[in-house]
Amino acid sequence: MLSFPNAKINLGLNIIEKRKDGFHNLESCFYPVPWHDVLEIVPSQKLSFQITGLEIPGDPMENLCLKAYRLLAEDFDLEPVSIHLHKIIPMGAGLGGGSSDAAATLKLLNQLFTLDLDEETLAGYASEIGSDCAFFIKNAATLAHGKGDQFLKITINLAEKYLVLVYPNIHVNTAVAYSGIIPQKPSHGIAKIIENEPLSSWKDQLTNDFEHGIFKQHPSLTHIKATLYQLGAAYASMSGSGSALFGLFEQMPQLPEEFDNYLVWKGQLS
Ligand SMILES: C[C@@](CO)(OP(=O)(O)O)[C@H](O)COP(=O)(O)OP(=O)(O)OC[C@H]1O[C@@H](n2ccc(N)nc2=O)[C@H](O)[C@@H]1O
Ligand SMILES: Nc1ncnc2c1ncn2[C@@H]1O[C@H](COP(=O)(O)OP(=O)(O)O)[C@@H](O)[C@H]1O
Repeated sequence: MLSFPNAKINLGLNIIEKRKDGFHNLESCFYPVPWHDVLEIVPSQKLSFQITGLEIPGDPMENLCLKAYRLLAEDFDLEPVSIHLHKIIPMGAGLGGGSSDAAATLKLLNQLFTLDLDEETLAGYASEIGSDCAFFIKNAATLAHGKGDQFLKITINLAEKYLVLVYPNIHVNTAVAYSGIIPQKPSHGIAKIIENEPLSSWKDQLTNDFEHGIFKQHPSLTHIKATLYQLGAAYASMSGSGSALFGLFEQMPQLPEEFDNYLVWKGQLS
């Protein structure tokens, strides 16, 4: 069975407060975007895992796909499988690629073994894997709150806008990024802005609280964001805890040569 786990971007990201469990409550619009990994799971004699494509740092046996398999295997009598992940979405990018792979693994195993788990149950397993993993179960634009694993309905349609995503080869560790944040209560009302204000005004109203600290450490990111605006972006931002930056455009721009040094995804949203 085959799946194409996709990335997400954050439209506005505000850290509201530090929780007693050490995590942070946040508010952000999570939006799925069509930059994909490829994931194949087939029944096998023994559990095996193969990675191709981008190199994933860390122990392959700790990969989130295997974590998802083991989590379900605690509760269900799963036959062994062979998992092949072809990694395309850059890591440490704020694009949620690892969480998306894990969520896709849960969904594929659910189908393969006809476990009949509904979305809510799958999201429960996903939340045990990572804070933003549950989002990828439904994989539709949503206003995320709590740890990033609670969702509220949001009406937003970026279909036909053009997206340019730039990964500037800087790996950001999410936990380290959070440790540099001073939370700012209260909520910034992201949903109201996104639902009621035109895209062109988001740049004056939406903020990503991670940008300040991460841009300070990596000044090239400030330059890339400014370049996206110079190219005509209606709205540009860092995604999640970085370091990927994105621009939303009414028309696809001609990208400058300097972007050849980075991993870039560009295309029209549908
Ligand atoms: C920042 C965000 C925004 O969408 O995305 P990314 O930049 O990773 O894509 C997410 O909150 C990332 O979620 P995720 O990547 O699943 O994080 P987790 O694995 O759960 O946690 C990694 C570490 O980040 C910190 N963490 C994470 C989520 C949260 N709400 N508060 C936190 O303080 C904790 O220190 C935790 O140990
Ligand atoms: N399937 C996976 N894909 C990507 N990263 C993974 C995966 N499994 C585990 N990881 C680990 O998670 C880290 C964060 O990756 P990822 O979730 O893609 O980034 P981000 O948190 O920036 O969205 C990686 O550096 C890697 O060590």
